[in-house]
Amino acid sequence: MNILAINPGGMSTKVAVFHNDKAIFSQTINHPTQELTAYSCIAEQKEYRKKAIMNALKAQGLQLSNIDEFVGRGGMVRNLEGGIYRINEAYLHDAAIGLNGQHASNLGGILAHELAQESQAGKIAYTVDPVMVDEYEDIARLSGMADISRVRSFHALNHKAVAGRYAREKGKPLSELNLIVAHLGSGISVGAHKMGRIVDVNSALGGDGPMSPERAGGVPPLALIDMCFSGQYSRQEVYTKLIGEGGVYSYLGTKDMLEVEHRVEGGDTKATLVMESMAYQVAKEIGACAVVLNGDVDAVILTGSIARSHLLTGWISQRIRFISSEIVLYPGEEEMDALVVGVLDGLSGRRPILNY
Ligand SMILES: Nc1ncnc2c1ncn2[C@@H]1O[C@H](COP(=O)(O)OP(=O)(O)OP(=O)(O)O)[C@@H](O)[C@H]1O
Ligand SMILES: CCCC(=O)O
Repeated sequence: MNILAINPGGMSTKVAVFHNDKAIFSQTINHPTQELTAYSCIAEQKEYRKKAIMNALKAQGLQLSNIDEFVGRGGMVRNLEGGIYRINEAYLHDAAIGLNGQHASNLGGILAHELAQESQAGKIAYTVDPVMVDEYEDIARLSGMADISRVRSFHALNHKAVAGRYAREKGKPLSELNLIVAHLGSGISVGAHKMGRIVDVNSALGGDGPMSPERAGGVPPLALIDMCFSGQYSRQEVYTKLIGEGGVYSYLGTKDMLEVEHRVEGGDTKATLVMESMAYQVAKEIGACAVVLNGDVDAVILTGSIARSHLLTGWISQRIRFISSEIVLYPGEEEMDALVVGVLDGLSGRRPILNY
């Protein structure tokens, strides 16, 4: 069985074709900023990204008729349980309007659906563990203001994938493990996995949690209110200060953690302070997750691209060793594999396929 997996990101679209669980083709299509900024919203980028995917397939001699199943990363749709979902009209509607916000992942399911339809009318496409996975316990939902519930969008797909990998490697069922997963990428999400369910996690888009290379994380709200009403900034400008040009970028003018690491190695004290502060905030969030798990933590997993930085993971590890001696590094992300394995599991009946 050939499966096409589509994972749209802020500046790129990852596309892969798997034969069963083995990738036979994989490419990250980078989209130049000037091409993306021509579109006023994510939904408008659909045809542009579709064309890029079709060109990438064509260059490999692949056609839609060679593909049996289609899966796309799930976006900011409604809050839902983790799992494998059929893309239906309700999903397409919520992803197109960005029910819970604008994010490139909103296009994943939509593109998978459209390409499935183009291959064969009525063909169903799938999504797996969208960014709005919600397995919170009720106690975690209160924000402290009755009008506002804690919302989260996070790297649910990779969280679930690395937790599953750890369980397999240990030969234990996930339902018997308490894990803390910290995904360290452009955005950062740290989640408490209680016996297979992500019962609390910070939003990778901010509001709470650590700063990231380009996002502010939790910022003092009173100062933020003053900024919003100062008349100096538009809504979009404040948004960009929080997401896109917040975090490390706001202090150092770069989002590239490899460059930051080089600066640290060169003795740059400001870069050292900022990078170490990011590590400190991640460690603090891991500490919060340990409390959520009542201190009963089997392992802490550090994943995402920045988990490749020994400097950063070293700083984090120093602070969290008392929580668990088992600190596991799974650098990078396993999102494409996770999409495909989800479809294979669903179609073979190993896991249920859910209705959105
Ligand atoms: N070997 C490395 N060491 C340190 N940092 C790295 C390394 N490789 C990549 N990074 C950094 O990881 C950050 C995120 O890059 P990546 O390409 O994973 O973004 P992304 O996929 O948009 O993030 P996300 O995981 O939030 O979706 C960048 O700051 C990049 O410089
Ligand atoms: C919203 C989750 C993924 C990201 O941080 O971009």
